[in-house]
Amino acid sequence: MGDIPAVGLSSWKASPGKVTEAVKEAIDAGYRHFDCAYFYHNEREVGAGIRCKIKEGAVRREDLFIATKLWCTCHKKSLVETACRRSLKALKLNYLDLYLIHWPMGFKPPHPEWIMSCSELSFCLSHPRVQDLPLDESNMVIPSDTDFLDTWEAMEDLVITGLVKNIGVSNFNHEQLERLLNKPGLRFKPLTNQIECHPYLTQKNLISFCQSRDVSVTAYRPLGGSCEGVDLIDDPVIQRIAKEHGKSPAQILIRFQIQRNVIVIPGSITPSHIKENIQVFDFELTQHDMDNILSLNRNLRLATFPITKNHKDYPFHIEY
Ligand SMILES: NC(=O)C1=CN([C@@H]2O[C@H](COP(=O)(O)OP(=O)(O)OC[C@H]3O[C@@H](n4cnc5c(N)ncnc54)[C@H](OP(=O)(O)O)[C@@H]3O)[C@@H](O)[C@H]2O)C=CC1
Ligand SMILES: O=C1CO[C@H](CO)[C@@H](O)[C@@H]1O
Repeated sequence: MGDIPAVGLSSWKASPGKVTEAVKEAIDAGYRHFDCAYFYHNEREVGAGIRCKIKEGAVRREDLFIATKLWCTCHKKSLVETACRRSLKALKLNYLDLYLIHWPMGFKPPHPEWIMSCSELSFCLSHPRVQDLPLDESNMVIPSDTDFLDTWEAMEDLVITGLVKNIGVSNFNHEQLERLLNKPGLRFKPLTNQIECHPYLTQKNLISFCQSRDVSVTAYRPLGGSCEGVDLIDDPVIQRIAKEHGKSPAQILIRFQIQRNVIVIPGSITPSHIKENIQVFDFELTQHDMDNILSLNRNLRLATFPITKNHKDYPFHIEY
């Protein structure tokens, strides 16, 4: 089991055309951890950036930590390896450092013919969303009859076959994680639980739970995301602490996670932000700063994924 570099570049919403350049910038700025997902439909462009820098000699594959995620339509055991190989093919890699179950919920899989044709990458990329979010007449997601414990067995097989070095989960609540950790015959523990986390959703309980079980936590949306009317960067407490340290608000939000031993994956396609977001190892927040930031918590969840609320494994019906 390997360690995850503390700061990674995430690629959600990084549109094809922009993300390759962002990855190249990031490698030059010192990033070694990249967070991807099949669902983001830009693995091919992330892979192009990585390959370019390896070819240039700026970095070696073994210095990088590349993570991607299994989408919910591929939870059936027989689909997990196909999905993983599809991501590897898009990224043009022969192994992943980390493969995550993106959500604990399985969705109705696409038609078998479609899955087969996914080896045709161009087809797959031109038909992204409809098949990813199968909806019923009320526009709610159609579940599969899968159980994430079975999906996990297929994830473990990927470690055995060498396609992935580590496996983990994302968006699991503490009961789901506990159930996974207590699974009879568990071969590999999840390396991390990737969850939404920022000062308005501090996740104190879930982080203590994960860390007490030796499962690391990775914070997504650490800057509060790019939309939905929430502006953490403008929060007066964050602004004040930033001024006091001569740092930017984003750097405070990132450093806050690092000091809680939480891995953090800010998203950016802007070169100056990419550089800024990794320059967070030359200062330290005081305990008073940390307490002030923690006191901003309002349990405000941005990624609620409302079309999945009726799913048996919807993770956010319980407090943490
Ligand atoms: N596992 C899961 O289910 C989920 C995972 N994620 C992951 O987490 C990642 C991060 O989440 P995301 O929603 O992008 O949210 P973030 O909190 O990382 O915010 C990204 C936004 O902040 C802006 N930004 C980045 N750096 C700075 C800076 N230094 N100063 C000012 N603005 C800045 C970016 O704009 P710009 O590009 O111009 O810098 C972008 O608009 C995703 O990319 C994804 O990989 C997200 C949601 C769910
Ligand atoms: O990774 C992701 C990006 O954000 C989406 C919308 O909240 C999520 O559904 C998805 O899991």
